[in-house]
Amino acid sequence: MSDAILVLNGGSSSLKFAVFERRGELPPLLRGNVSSLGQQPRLRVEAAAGRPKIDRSLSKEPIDMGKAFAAVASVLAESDLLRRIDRVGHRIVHGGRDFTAATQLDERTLKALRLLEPMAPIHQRINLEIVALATALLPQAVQIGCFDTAFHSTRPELAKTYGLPRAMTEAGIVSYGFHGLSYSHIAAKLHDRYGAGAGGRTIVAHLGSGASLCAMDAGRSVATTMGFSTLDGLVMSTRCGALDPGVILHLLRERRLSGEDLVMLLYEQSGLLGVSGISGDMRTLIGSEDPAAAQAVDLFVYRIGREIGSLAAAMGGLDTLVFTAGIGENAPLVRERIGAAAAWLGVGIDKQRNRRGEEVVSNPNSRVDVLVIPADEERAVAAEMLVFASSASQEGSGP
Ligand SMILES: Nc1ncnc2c1ncn2[C@@H]1O[C@H](COP(=O)(O)OP(=O)(O)O)[C@@H](O)[C@H]1O
Ligand SMILES: CC(=O)OP(=O)(O)O
Ligand SMILES: [Mg+2]
Repeated sequence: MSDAILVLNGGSSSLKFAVFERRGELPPLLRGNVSSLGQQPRLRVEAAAGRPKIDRSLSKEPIDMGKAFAAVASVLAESDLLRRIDRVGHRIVHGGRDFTAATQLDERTLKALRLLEPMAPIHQRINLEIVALATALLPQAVQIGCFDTAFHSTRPELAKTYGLPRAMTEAGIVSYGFHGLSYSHIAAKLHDRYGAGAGGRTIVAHLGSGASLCAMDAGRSVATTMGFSTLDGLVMSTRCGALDPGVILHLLRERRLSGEDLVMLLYEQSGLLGVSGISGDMRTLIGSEDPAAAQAVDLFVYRIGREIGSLAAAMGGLDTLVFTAGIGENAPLVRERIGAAAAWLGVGIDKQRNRRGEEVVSNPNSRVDVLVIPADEERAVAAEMLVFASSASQEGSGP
């Protein structure tokens, strides 16, 4: 029986996976992740079909994506699901201008996606490596890519354009935006909750290892903090966020850093890790008494507060604020502080609800609904795959 979809989501600090039945509501069959790849990786698998949950350390040392994939492959092999999977969906971080919907991954499309590696250096190569590993594990399955950038392709041209010469814009040096699969899942949840208006003028704060904000009007992206690459916007775990381009010129010309040095500095040694000098993991920083850890958390919150103002301005106001992803879901202190920074927009957080991690954390006087909604990029990928399968079967050409 071939009736299941495997979804693989390689992030900057994790490999998440889920298996769904391939029908309507996408019933989940198995789900888990390998987290903290760059620190002390753990494997977690949710309990399913009479099987107990797994939560164990994989190593005391960082591991690469190949090892994380091997751990997931052995969980799949131990379940009876491997033989049921005939489609594998991949979260691919960069789809560039050409990939704005689920796409079958074959030699031609993979070649085009490889060209985008320099724009997402700590993701795209690894995403494509996962495609190769999944193809080796399930050679009969169709591999399908779903793109983080796609959700933002509907933004107005102004929101995508940089103040660069027109020829550069025409050559594709524009803002693409990322975390779109997470945002599309949140948009679906807001649609369930509020109907067609989807919460009105909404800012979603996807705060994970990578972090960004998305301004959505009635569930559609109108602006976002990441841009051409996954470096822009917020201060992240190891990425710098928005930076005066003059700093890059200075580093190139005066300090003589090479392109590779800059990639390492800006993507892997900056952000919470660089500012604190201690860790890029928010849990560690919150638990630390070192003033440098506190400063890194302060900067994280300060920049989010400023960007919320900018995105609210792009929409002319704010009706709903949503927190999601690792930090957004699990760090009440960070939510409370961001709420305080956005109080001038009418945001009021109920401390008790927030500490308990309820779905609605705003207080009754808040003009803005404040929600915590778990990220589920895997479900967003699976949902796009269903649309892909039905449009392919209508054309009579697809799998
Ligand atoms: N209880 C917690 N308190 C604070 N931060 C947390 C907590 N749990 C997870 N995180 C943060 O979430 C981040 C991982 O988020 P996640 O969305 O899974 O990342 P990614 O998908 O980018 O790999 C970790 O870097 C960690 O800092
Ligand atoms: C785009 C991005 O930064 O993804 P992640 O947060 O999963 O690393
Ligand atoms: Mg992520």
